[in-house]
Amino acid sequence: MIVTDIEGTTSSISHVHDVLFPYSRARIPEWVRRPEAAAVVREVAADPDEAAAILIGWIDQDVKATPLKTLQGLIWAEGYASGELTAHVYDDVPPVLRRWSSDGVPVYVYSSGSELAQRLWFRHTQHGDLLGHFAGHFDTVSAGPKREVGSYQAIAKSIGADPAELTFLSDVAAELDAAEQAGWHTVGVSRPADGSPDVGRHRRITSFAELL
Ligand SMILES: CSCCC(=O)C(=O)COP(=O)(O)O
Ligand SMILES: [Mg+2]
Repeated sequence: MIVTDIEGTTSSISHVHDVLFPYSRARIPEWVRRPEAAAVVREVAADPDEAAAILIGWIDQDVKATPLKTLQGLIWAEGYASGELTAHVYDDVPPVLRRWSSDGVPVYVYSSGSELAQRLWFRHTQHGDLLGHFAGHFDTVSAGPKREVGSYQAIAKSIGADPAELTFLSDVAAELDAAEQAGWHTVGVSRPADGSPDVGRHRRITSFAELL
């Protein structure tokens, strides 16, 4: 069974930072006053303007804070619905997803982006709707932070899998270390277009094509 990260793994970091983050950043001052955002905004601060300043600060520092990720999912939903946003997925990913689907290999997503944001992402890619290739989704609400061993233990329990049956794909060495400590297999995805990040001593690939 496969569990994959999104940003830097299936998809480019620059798309997240140059397209998605500015889209949500520009809309936060208006969104913090919307009734559908009230619960998540209250988790940040009692005053909406104060909450907006904190949320924007988190975007600028790329803090993977759960209330920010929840709110971004809601904001991006409008962008996908209007056609303003299309998610990026590297060209080498869809053929591998199709192969795993035809071989009956279950594939899950584990990202700091909310489960809503993940579903929207794979439903609206430049390759079309890829969501059907995934068996399930995990985020920091359902599993916990990505650098903690307990998050990978929680995912294995939720899937009902032995840790040794699971392989985690990520561009971040600290995430791979945590998965490995939970007894998972790991593959470091070091994409040249994302600056070839150092994935430590984990098996290193530069394209999903190497997984076929
Ligand atoms: C669909 S998630 C959008 C990107 C995002 O907000 C994010 O934090 C991605 O983090 P990842 O854990 O996928 O590296
Ligand atoms: Mg990543």
